[in-house]
Amino acid sequence: MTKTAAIIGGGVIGGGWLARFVLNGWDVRVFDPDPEAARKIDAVLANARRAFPMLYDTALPTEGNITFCDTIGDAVTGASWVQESVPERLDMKHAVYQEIAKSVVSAAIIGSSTSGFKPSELQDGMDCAAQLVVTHPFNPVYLLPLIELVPSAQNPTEIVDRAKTILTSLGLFPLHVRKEIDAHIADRFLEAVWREGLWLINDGIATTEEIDNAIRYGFGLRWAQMGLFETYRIAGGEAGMKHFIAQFGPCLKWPWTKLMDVPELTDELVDTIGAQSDDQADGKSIRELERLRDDNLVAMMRALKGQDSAAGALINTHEKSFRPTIDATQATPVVSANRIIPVDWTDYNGHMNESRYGQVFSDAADVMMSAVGADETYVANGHSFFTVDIHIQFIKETHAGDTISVQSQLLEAKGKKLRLHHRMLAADGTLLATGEQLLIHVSLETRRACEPQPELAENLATMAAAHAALPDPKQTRG
Ligand SMILES: NC(=O)C1=CN([C@@H]2O[C@H](COP(=O)(O)OP(=O)(O)OC[C@H]3O[C@@H](n4cnc5c(N)ncnc54)[C@H](O)[C@@H]3O)[C@@H](O)[C@H]2O)C=CC1
Ligand SMILES: C[N+](C)(C)CC(=O)CC(=O)[O-]
Repeated sequence: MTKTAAIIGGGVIGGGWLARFVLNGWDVRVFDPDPEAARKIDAVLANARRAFPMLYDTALPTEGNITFCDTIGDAVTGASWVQESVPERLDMKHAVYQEIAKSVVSAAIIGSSTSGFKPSELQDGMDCAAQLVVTHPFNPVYLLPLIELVPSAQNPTEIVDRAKTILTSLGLFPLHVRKEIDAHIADRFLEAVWREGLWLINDGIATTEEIDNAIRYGFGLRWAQMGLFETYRIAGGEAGMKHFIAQFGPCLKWPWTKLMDVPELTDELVDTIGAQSDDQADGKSIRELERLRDDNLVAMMRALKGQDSAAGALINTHEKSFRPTIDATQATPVVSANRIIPVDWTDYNGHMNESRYGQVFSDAADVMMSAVGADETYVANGHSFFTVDIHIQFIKETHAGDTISVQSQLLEAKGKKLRLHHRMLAADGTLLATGEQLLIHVSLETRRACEPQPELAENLATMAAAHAALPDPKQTRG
């Protein structure tokens, strides 16, 4: 399969898809008739280039190439994935599919970003209907992993399975919507919340800001990590879900919501919402709000990554698919880190906090341990290394979004003792910091020092012999 995607429609959502593909190393061919399309795509891509790599603790694959095409046919030719993100009008989507069908290869998958149409409505009258599925994303597509993957009866299982594999390889979470319905699962849910919000404003009960506060200080945080049902299971206490339903179920029959009624979108209501939203934005531009949103999302998703939970667990799995393997026998320092500084690592001085230098060297030591066989399995089997001493020299500052790498050298591996030297470098090779670290091999059962297992001892000896030929890193600067 060629890693080439066609992006048909490069607005808010098409631009986000483009970034997701390109930053995962896919080449992208774009068609959008808007003369301003390239400028708008550049703005989305700039945000994505800043935020997406911060989710990961290792460098992403090399970026793919972007080609702007003059016709849908040119964009689609040779593409193994075609993503349609034109405006939400059925007639327009049908006209676009007719053009796609003329040039698309039979093995390609055609995904539609539609928020509401069912796949069977989109496929109606289409020549290559079996290739088209709904792949409904969430804004910003380059950060949020959910894709509602909605097939119809016309799609063979093979297409659905392949779509899942490709979406997963892009770090996305394909949620297979087994029965096609208007607005899929998530938008149905969002519409209900949106409708209640409009009523609360219409009836003068709450402002846009008060509604947003009700979400972001409370249940929004819960939903981001456990969703609705698992959260309510816990709310039922030890008696669990059935107890929760028994207690709160009857409320559903009370007139608490206006869920089925739609408020009249009068000019007055629209003006009220517009004015309240302007007040709430307090002069911040859309670009500033996007950046704030992206920084917050990165920080939250990185926190979940640390917990290996929900969206964070997905990032960990994706990261493993492109983490480089290390040859421990080479007589060169090991490139034990190659990454972007994330926003949550910076402090009030506007640079990476000193504690994170320690984290970078700690992560580098983990890579060195893995390279010699003291990996997850070794640790799970009851042995590990504990750091007993580290000396860090802070030489130059570094900032969020900067690329850094670490070169690690094994100085000594004698019995239980392991001594490492790390050099943290900027993208241009400038030395940012050094760390000399002493680790002791331990039993995780007794929590006391012990000799490494024979295979690990052998690997350590091999690396120590290879690194013995290297110059003394303490003499090397810059
Ligand atoms: N904006 C959102 O929050 C979300 C939107 N969607 C869906 O994504 C799709 C696109 O929505 P947005 O990106 O928000 O709209 P948008 O208006 O930002 O972008 C649409 C783009 O399509 C281009 N276009 C128009 N006719 C075209 C044609 N014949 N061929 C190629 N490109 C054409 C336009 O020039 C524009 O750049 C819709 O189906 C929408 O339901 C899905 C998830 C979220
Ligand atoms: C408003 N919307 C229906 C276009 C929203 C979506 O489809 C998903 C999202 O990003 O909220």
